[in-house]
Amino acid sequence: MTQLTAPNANTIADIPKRGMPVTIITGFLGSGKTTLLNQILKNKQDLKVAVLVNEFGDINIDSQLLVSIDEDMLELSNGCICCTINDGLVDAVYRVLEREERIDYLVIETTGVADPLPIILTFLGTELRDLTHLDSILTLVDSEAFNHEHFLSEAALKQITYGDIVLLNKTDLVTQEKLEELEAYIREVKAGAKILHTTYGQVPLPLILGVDLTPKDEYSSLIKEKHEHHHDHNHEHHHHHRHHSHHLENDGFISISFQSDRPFDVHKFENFLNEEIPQDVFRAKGILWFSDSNLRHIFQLSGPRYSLNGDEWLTPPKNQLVFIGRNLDVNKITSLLNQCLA
Ligand SMILES: Nc1nc2c(ncn2[C@@H]2O[C@H](COP(=O)(O)OP(=O)(O)OP(=O)(O)O)[C@@H](O)[C@H]2O)c(=O)[nH]1
Repeated sequence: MTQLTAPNANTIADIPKRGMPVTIITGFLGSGKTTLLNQILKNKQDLKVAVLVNEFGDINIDSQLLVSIDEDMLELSNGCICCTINDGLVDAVYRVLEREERIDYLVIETTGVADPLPIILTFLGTELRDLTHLDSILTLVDSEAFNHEHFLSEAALKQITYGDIVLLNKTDLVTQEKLEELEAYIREVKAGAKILHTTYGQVPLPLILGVDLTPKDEYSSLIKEKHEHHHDHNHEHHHHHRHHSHHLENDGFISISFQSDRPFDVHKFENFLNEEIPQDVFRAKGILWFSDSNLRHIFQLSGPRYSLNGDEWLTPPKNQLVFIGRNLDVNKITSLLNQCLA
């Protein structure tokens, strides 16, 4: 729907070269980060966009859900990005910078439970400062699911605090009244926030890329603090969390993976979703194979909603699923899924 018109396309293609521009996409579990990334990839036109996806869990589902991306424009890093920040992220950014082909722009999708601050400080406070240009932090908010308790997650609140642009996404699922209330809440958390309303992350790209909105000066005291801190305790890998974020193990969220080379029975799997799935599952996604179908099914579950959309297999079929939530019982979920196999 939001196809770029020609003049807009020129605007993004003309992004000045002051180090590679970087946009960080953050937002809580299921808020629409991968959906936005797909919009960017579909509408980027001639802009050469490299993508760095950080996933929570040990199967890479997100990267398989990205449209029209050359494998060599994609970098992956697993685990909580803020816990692997020093090595994983910097190394992945270096791999992008060292590519032979021209790359105009780097977009990073963080995990849904990441505090963006350590990522921001990595771009502003390490050698990456001279090689890249942090353009903006985009924060996706699920307008239907978001609440004042922000899922009891410190990370969810930080994502809004450090967002340069907050995209109130999934506007199709809420009333105008709810949207206004949410917007007022966001403004309370972050005065002067730039807020956009989106459905399926549809937004003209010139509004979100090449906007140069990250207020670098505001981070300078934190960068100094980080340096001094590192100097003092450089053997303690996790110390910076105590300073910048109090989250413990991703605010209690864990992820469970399931893979099988056997297909599911579609009726058993639907029964699992409707009757058996533990309440603690906050988010699930996967690529599914059903015994009576030739299609590759994309499975998405976010809060109370799920969807199964068919497309074609380009690889030998198999089942790959990830479940994310608090207090998940690995054995129980694994056994329920095993019972769904045909
Ligand atoms: N109704 C509706 N659904 C949406 C919208 N945007 C995204 N979704 C759906 O919400 C689900 C989650 O979207 P993703 O883009 O995968 O969310 P994410 O933030 O990448 O999720 P994680 O990587 O798990 O944190 C998918 O089923 C999307 O199709 C929207 O505007 N409206």
